[in-house]
Amino acid sequence: MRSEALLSVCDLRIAFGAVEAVRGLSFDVLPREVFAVVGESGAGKSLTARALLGIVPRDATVNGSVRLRGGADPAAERGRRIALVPQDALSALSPVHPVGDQLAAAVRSVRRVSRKEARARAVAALDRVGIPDAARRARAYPHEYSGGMRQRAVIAMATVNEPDVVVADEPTTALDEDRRERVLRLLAEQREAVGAALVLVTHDLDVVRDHADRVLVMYAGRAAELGPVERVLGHPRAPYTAGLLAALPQDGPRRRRLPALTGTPPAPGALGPGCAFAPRCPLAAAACHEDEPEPQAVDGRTVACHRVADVPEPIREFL
Ligand SMILES: Nc1ncnc2c1ncn2[C@@H]1O[C@H](COP(=O)(O)OP(=O)(O)OP(=O)(O)O)[C@@H](O)[C@H]1O
Repeated sequence: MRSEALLSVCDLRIAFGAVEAVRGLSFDVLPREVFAVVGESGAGKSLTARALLGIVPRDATVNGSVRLRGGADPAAERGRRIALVPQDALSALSPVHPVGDQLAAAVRSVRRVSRKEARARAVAALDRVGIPDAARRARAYPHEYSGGMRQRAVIAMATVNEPDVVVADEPTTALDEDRRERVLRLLAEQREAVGAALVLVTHDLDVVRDHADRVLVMYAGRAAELGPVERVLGHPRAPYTAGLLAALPQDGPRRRRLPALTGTPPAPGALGPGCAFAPRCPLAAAACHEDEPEPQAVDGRTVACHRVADVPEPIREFL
């Protein structure tokens, strides 16, 4: 664990019976950074994001460790030092209580403050996310809010206790481009306002490029590549990252030279002994089908690929 890390994940494994869906992830989240987790559907992003808060499916077995700075178990600090903006914003709000009461209850669940103080913090959080006339709106129920306001209220809920880390699990999946940008801007503003780090789960590389400082590229439950966004997306060294970039809509001459990713990721129960990406990888050699590559430090980032030393820079030209 880096000494300044707010959150440290070490060899995280999440299994359902004999099938591992997250297979040995290690990374740190640093103060005030936006740390993106990206990958195709089924890569294990949501399982990982939720495990950061100690939330795991009942039938899962978890190994490895997730610790907050100082060694605290995040499950014990959920809502206080670490908070979640879930995929489905509505599920975060109860339909039967006014929004302000829900925020005030969230405050009182982690702080010994008077009802009045909790209420004031709730209204301040709603005001901070741009709910107009927050004191009055705090008395309204979620169904009296517009969709956009509910989204704001959920972000207020996650930030009301000024956590160190906010985990946002695909917060913009169902939104059109305009609202997606607004939510991401709001998350960025709130992160700034409360001084938190943001872990942003997404399958959208444009979101990563525009909003994140570092990125973890996941494939089949493992880290394919991890490092600063400008390096990883600017000069990918893992063939999988390059393939993901190639699959983006073409908008420039460089991208046009790249083949898009073909095939689909393997199901967690159907992995061979080698690199999980080998069957789709244009660079795969014999070793890639035999042994799973370990992450190694290369060119300012971490890459798990047997061929990384043989890949000319930039990989884009090679593929
Ligand atoms: N409760 C469960 N029981 C069995 N398998 C599960 C369970 N939850 C998740 N999985 C499996 O674990 C793998 C990773 O799931 P996860 O939801 O983390 O993927 P993801 O990368 O977030 O995908 P998406 O982008 O579609 O949300 C998937 O193959 C999924 O089928």
